[in-house]
Amino acid sequence: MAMPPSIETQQQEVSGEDDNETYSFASQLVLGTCLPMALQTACELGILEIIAKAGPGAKLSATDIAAQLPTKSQGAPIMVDRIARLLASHNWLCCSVMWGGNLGITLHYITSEYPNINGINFDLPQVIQHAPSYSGIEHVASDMFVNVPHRDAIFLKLVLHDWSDEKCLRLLNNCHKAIPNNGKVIVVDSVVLVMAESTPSAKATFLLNMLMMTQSPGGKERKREEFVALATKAGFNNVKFECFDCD
Ligand SMILES: C[S@@+](CC[C@H](N)C(=O)[O-])C[C@H]1O[C@@H](n2cnc3c(N)ncnc32)[C@H](O)[C@@H]1O
Repeated sequence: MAMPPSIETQQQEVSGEDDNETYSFASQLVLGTCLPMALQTACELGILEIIAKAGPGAKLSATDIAAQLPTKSQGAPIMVDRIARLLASHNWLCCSVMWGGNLGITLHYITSEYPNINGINFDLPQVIQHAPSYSGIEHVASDMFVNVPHRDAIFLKLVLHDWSDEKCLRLLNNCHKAIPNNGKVIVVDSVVLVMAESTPSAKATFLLNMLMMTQSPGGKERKREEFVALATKAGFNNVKFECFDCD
């Protein structure tokens, strides 16, 4: 008779499964509170009624919906778009809406793996003062919107999504000035899908997008073309999407 798999075997099987899917599910657990908040907001604003009133098969853009809300905020269509994508990715909204440095830990992982890299960990003074020292890493305290230290490559992980397009442009301009002609700016952020798919990674991105909307004024996850537009405006001419860790 076959024995049930031991705990170790089960763990190996789980960790051997698709790590990205596991990561996406974990993100959904962490960010899960955004979903009921988005639903409540949609109900309180009457977004669902507006869609229902338009009738079956109606094609409403986020701008069409926002125009029927009492608010006059210019950002309303984008917020409606983000709420609708999240609800649609959970099949709660079946609609035809058209979608219009910290402490140096990450850098430490990189320099531990590649000791030939000398890294600068760059953040605000109030953060840098708590950063532990690591060999091969210099901590520099400054404001990235004022200037960025000159280096061959600049790594921005979960930074752009905190900021509006205007701020990102200022930062990317500073990065462009800070690297040589063959230098690189490596951005690690989520990419929002054009359609509201219901895959675990799409759900995790829509949840994160919702979190940014509530926690970081102007901050947002971006679509591919939005990244390209920002990078191009900042003077970069060779934009590549290299790795899709959560697909
Ligand atoms: C979301 S965290 C990302 C941290 C790190 N890249 C990571 O992935 O763990 C954003 C970081 O940007 C820093 N930051 C915010 N405004 C800044 C500024 N004006 N200049 C430099 N760093 C800034 C924050 O202190 C924070 O550590």
